[in-house]
Amino acid sequence: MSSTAHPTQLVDRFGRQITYVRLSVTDRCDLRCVYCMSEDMTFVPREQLLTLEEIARLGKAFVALGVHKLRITGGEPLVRRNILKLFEDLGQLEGLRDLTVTTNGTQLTRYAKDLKAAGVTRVNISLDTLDAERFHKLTRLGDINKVLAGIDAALEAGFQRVKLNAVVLKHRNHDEVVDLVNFAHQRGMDISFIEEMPLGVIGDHDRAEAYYSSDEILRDLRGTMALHEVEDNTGGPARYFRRGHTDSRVGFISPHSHNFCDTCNRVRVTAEGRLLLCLGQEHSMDLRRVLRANPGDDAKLREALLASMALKPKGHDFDLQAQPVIFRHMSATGG
Ligand SMILES: Nc1nc2c(ncn2[C@@H]2O[C@H](COP(=O)(O)OP(=O)(O)OP(=O)(O)O)[C@@H](O)[C@H]2O)c(=O)[nH]1
Ligand SMILES: C[S@@+](CC[C@H](N)C(=O)[O-])C[C@H]1O[C@@H](n2cnc3c(N)ncnc32)[C@H](O)[C@@H]1O
Ligand code: SF4
Ligand code: SF4
Repeated sequence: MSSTAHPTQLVDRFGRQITYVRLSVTDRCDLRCVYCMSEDMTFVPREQLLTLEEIARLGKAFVALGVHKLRITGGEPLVRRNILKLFEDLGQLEGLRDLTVTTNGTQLTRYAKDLKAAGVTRVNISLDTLDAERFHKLTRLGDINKVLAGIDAALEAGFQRVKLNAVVLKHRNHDEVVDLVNFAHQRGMDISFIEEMPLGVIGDHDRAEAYYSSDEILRDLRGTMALHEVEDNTGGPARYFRRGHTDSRVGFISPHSHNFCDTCNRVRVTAEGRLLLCLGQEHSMDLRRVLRANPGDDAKLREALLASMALKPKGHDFDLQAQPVIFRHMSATGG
């Protein structure tokens, strides 16, 4: 029997193999970042969320189809009750090379050690500013000291890598890029800068006005440090630059200025079990229905995952002037 009759890997119509899945475990969060959420969010009722067992079942099915990197995200993944159990289950999966989490860091003093013990390899922590007042404004209610303590806890726990993520907004934090890089590199962390994406209606924040491109950031950084581009690939969308002769890196996630859709290797699942084939499009499949209609029958789940590859679009159509292009908030999409 030919391999096309019984495909064992997830390959889309454009020949891109899916090896990376982002699983959102909640759309809730203890912060309200201005670019991510509106102030008065309505969250998904708890009974509509996938259970942790269902998420683990999905993770297992993806890994059996050649996925080797899982990233747990949200919302804030570490506010979901009993979340450690999920990490422990996923950490056991044979064939999984990278079990990762993206977090705002507020709960890491409580969880860092246990995440490491469960098999988490790398942690990405979001931090857009080093200034307490600015942090409070950008997150609408956050205390930066909790996040700084969380970063220390993650560094002490001994993960392969801890990375910072910063969304850069003109006139809000663009003047801090050098300080953020120095903060990260002094502690042995990489840092990635993210261009804001037009996901969801978020109130009075003007995305077009706040746009600050990766090239502008790179120019600002090169005023004070040597950075040269390297081919490093974490399986994620960032382009990396190495600082001088050190191992410290700066990454750029630039959906607007350096579109990376041609080499897309990922899909994501929302907390309700909707498989989104692209962050910037609406193409999706209801995996919760498949999971619940076929308890204990992973063959059907596998068929559905393979069939979903026909739905994956070529790329996004982000346009910062036409706000919003996608009505889902980033927190509901799974970062
Ligand atoms: N447009 C687009 N942006 C993405 C995609 N995946 C991740 N991003 C953006 O990159 C941000 C940071 O992603 P992370 O959660 O740190 O994951 P990652 O970049 O894969 O992390 P590494 O494993 O460290 O490479 C996300 O919050 C998104 O803003 C994608 O498929 N498309
Ligand atoms: C949605 S959050 C989920 C995980 C966790 N709560 C956190 O903040 O790291 C994942 C990442 O998405 C980024 N993000 C949120 N909204 C965004 C937007 N509109 N454009 C670009 N990145 C965004 C955040 O800065 C964060 O690094
Ligand atoms: S970016 Fe993360 S921390 Fe900020 S509101 Fe969104 S989900 Fe919460
Ligand atoms: S925007 Fe869509 S196609 Fe482009 S990299 Fe992200 S998920 Fe892949």
